[in-house]
Amino acid sequence: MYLPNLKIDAKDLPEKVIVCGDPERAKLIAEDLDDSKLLAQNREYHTYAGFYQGEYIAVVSHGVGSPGAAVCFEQLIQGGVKYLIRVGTAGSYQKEVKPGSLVISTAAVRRDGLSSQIVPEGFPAVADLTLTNRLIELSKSQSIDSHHGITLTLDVFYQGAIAFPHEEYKNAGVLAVEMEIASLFTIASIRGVRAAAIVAIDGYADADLAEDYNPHTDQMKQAIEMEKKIALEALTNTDK
Ligand SMILES: O=P(O)(O)O[C@H]1O[C@H](CO)[C@@H](O)[C@H]1O
Ligand SMILES: O=c1cc[nH]c(=O)[nH]1
Repeated sequence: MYLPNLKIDAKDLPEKVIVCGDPERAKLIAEDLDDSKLLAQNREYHTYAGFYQGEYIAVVSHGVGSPGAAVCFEQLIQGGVKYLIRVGTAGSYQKEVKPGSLVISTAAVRRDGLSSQIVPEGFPAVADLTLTNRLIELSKSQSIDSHHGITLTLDVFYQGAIAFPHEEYKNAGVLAVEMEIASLFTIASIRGVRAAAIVAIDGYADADLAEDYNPHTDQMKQAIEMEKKIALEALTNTDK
């Protein structure tokens, strides 16, 4: 089966895939694979595949925002992918979730537009328990501050005429905000595959993003390095 937006043949895809927004991050993650190959590059979708501890794994970038990311997730699943881990970045809602730390999403608030067009209101966006527990265990064994809990998915990055809903989600104990996890979890649930997500915190979400957003610091490089290793480990030996 040919996957038209990814521009790859399903027969080249493994069952286990890491997804991330940034094509440069996909390239960076693929550097940890043995015999890594760029399979295709089309739009924001860059697909690499190679071996990690003997397991065939792909890394695919999905771009920014749920609609484009959903095309990627759906085509990967049509192509036979059974495990997806998003290795992303997010802004923190809680003081103790500090920049440079990691958050593993156990569930996501669906404030995206995509998921409400594919499932009814009230349908939960939840992570796969087994894969998520592996991420949590592996992150505990690393020398990095990590947290797990609910994240929020928005479609908005820069505030418009309507104020961001930061305060209400902060008060509700949401840990962090980003732009694709809810659609990933919703699609994975309705298609019957396993999905999980780990994000590196690039700052406080209620800072002025136009002034303060910088996901390219050394601290972020270290956090991304750590989340990529945790995700790759979590995808290996999944039968255990
Ligand atoms: O770093 P990635 O994985 O792209 O994730 C976050 O960063 C992007 C915004 O800059 C959005 O895609 C958001 O979800
Ligand atoms: O969507 C995002 C991603 C990173 N940081 C944020 O504040 N928001």
